[in-house]
Amino acid sequence: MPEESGSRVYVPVDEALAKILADVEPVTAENVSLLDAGGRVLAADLAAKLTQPPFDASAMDGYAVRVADIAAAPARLAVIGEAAAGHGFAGTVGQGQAARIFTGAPVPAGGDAVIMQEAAREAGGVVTVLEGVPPGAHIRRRGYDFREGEIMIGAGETLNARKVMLAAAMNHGSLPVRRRPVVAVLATGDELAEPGAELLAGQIVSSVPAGLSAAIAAWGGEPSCLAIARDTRESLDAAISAARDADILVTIGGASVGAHDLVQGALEAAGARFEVMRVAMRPGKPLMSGRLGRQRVLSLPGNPVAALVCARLFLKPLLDRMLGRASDDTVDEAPLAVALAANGPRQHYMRARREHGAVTPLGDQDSSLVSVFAAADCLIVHAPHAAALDAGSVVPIIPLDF
Ligand SMILES: Nc1nc2c(c(=O)[nH]1)N[C@H]1C(S)=C(S)[C@@H](COP(=O)(O)OP(=O)(O)OC[C@H]3O[C@@H](n4cnc5c(N)ncnc54)[C@H](O)[C@@H]3O)O[C@H]1N2
Ligand code: MOO
Repeated sequence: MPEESGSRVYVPVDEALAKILADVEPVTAENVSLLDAGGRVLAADLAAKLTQPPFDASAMDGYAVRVADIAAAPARLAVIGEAAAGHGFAGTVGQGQAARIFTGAPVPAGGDAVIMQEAAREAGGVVTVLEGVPPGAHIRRRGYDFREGEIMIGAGETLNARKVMLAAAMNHGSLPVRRRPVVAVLATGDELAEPGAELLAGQIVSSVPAGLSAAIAAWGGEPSCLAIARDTRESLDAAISAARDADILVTIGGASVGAHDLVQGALEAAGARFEVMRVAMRPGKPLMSGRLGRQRVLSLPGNPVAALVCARLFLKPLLDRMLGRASDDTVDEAPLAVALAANGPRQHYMRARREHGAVTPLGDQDSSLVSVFAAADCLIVHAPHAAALDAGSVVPIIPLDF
């Protein structure tokens, strides 16, 4: 149920998220070289193009033998040839015979086990095998890892280093992945200066776009930072128009009720329709979300912590949908190291740290404090109207891994 406060209606977080994720289609696919595939999301099921290993291969340096010949070890066998990796032995190991073999080499016909060289002595073309082994010893059978046609990585899986290596072993040189959704990042406000600039009186540094861009990249999107828009309709109109090709437009600031908060009006004049306005959360209450044609629009509050907490809660799952992957459910839980006071009507995302298995909210929860946010390693999720909690109570937490 939406929560009312004065004339304002606050949408619960879950409801806001459901609206933001409604009818989101995955972006198109593109092919990338295996060397550029790390971190990308696979767009189609990937079948092995070959059987691995493609032949019975030796797992050791030693001798390919017939098990029957060495049942009563020690046994003396004539060494009739050599098989090395990349250079098999074309002959057949017959009764009373062995072939010298090296790790990775195809096991020659007739051989049904490999003896490690440490368990054999060779002299004058004869090898003495000191102990018996079972059939198949030290042989990696054809198809031991996977078989041609087997789907080994599914659409929607993120290609980490291990999966890229698997795709390479499956003999793919390039992979179909989802295009990275382009996220235009638009900071708004007359008070803002770019990081590194000389500040004029009354100015502050625009810190959010840099943090947001890093987060967007980590979440699989392609950030595209626009120049800071000023608090005029002309400036906002120009910026909104410059962002029109982006999959998502994220605005920062100017979303609240102040006379200079022009973002909503400018977006609506451009044709945007908002489905979410004001969410029952803290920080992040002034969040707005909607669509501008095909584009998704997310208007984040200007306070830096509110902006990034909202991005984590709403932009990350939106990117996951566009990338065609399931959002990982990263809500964890931990016991409180201290007591928590009862909560008000908004879901509170408290900056906190985990130590020795217990979680402690950091001292000052003001949503402007980037230093506190940087020092936190998780958010405690304190439900709306939750009663006071004693130390030791288990609370849900969202790890801050970006
Ligand atoms: N009368 C009311 N005032 C405010 C309310 C309210 O409900 N009634 N809500 C407060 C809350 S909560 C928040 S959050 C802010 C959000 O307001 P806006 O989204 O309009 O953001 P601004 O007013 O533009 O900025 C807020 C704050 O953040 C600083 N800021 C803005 N952009 C950046 C940036 N890119 N990098 C760093 N810092 C930024 C800005 O200078 C302000 O200090 O509204 C409250 N007020
Ligand atoms: O989102 Mo505001 O704190 O709730 O800063």
